[in-house]
Amino acid sequence: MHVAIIGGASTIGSTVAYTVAGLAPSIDVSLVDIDEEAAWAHATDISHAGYHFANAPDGRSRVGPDGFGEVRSATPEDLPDLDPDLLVFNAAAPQPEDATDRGAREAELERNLAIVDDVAADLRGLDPTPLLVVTNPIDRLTYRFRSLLGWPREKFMGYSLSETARAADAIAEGLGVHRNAVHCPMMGEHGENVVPVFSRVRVDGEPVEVPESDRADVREYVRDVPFEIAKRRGVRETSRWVTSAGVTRVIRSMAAGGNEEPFCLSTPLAGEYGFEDVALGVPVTLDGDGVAEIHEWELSAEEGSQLTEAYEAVRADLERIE
Ligand SMILES: NC(=O)C1=CN([C@@H]2O[C@H](COP(=O)(O)OP(=O)(O)OC[C@H]3O[C@@H](n4cnc5c(N)ncnc54)[C@H](O)[C@@H]3O)[C@@H](O)[C@H]2O)C=CC1
Ligand SMILES: O=C([O-])CC(=O)C(=O)O
Repeated sequence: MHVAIIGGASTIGSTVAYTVAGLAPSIDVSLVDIDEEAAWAHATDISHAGYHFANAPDGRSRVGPDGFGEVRSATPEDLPDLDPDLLVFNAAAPQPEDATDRGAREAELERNLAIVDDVAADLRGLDPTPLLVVTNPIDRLTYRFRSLLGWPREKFMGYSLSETARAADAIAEGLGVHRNAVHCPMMGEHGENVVPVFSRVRVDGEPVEVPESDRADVREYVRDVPFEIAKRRGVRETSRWVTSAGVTRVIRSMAAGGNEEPFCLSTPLAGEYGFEDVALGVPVTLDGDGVAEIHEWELSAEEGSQLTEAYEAVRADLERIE
């Protein structure tokens, strides 16, 4: 598998490349960036890190049938020749120093639209290729890419899995269990209108009821904690660790031919959950070509009304930029 990370010299993009080099070293990665020097430096440094991953006690057991992959740098003009199996979009305009407050994701829309438009022009020379959008605001930009490129909607995914990890942390604390045993799908917008699907929470695979009194706090924690992290660490350091781990989970799932259990990514809807002309986080199973299936779960009344609020928020911005 070959993954091209557009904005590969970014904090998140370079950390994804490092994580892939450690966990799935047979995958080829191209770091595509307008900053050619930084892309080269990350690719070279991560390749050297790969030497240690490969020679660690279990390093070689992670290598697939195609042997070791490469981490290389490239420019956006190289994209048509790279022939990637998956595009990860992580390019962004520099964040202002005060972009550490809630609402900062949505405020990125105006700054990042021009980059999406430029990159879509670079991508027109490619055959339809699965595209995972990490740059914020992901739901709006996933939909924008689809409008500009016109590829089948199954190719378009927006990364929003970090919320599942954050919700697990908050729920685990209330239940007195380890966070890694908790599963709470998170639908809707990657932002203020995130929808915790409390009706499907499981601990160690068993359904569990999260007390009604804890639910608003869990949602609030999920909305707040990435900004708390950025405030304490600085705006250049958004949640790179959870994001790179989650993006690598998506990449590895696709490399393996799919995820057995659905997880939530943003994807263009055509009537699912009653919505169209929008991209929202919904449960999907993937295959090597993108979204294989959108699952339509029965939601509680509260989950349904929060999903409608997410739709309205994203749709209002799309109408404005269209
Ligand atoms: N979906 C999620 O869960 C998360 C999303 N993000 C988002 O990811 C985005 C990137 O964040 P960082 O990694 O901190 O960015 P960054 O500021 O470190 O890097 C952005 C990169 O984009 C490159 N770039 C700009 N225009 C380009 C173009 N036309 N073609 C190719 N490369 C181009 C720049 O040279 C730079 O290397 C932001 O929008 C951020 O909000 C960050 C964390 C989590
Ligand atoms: O909010 C941010 O800057 C990054 C982000 O989307 C996340 O970590 O979920």
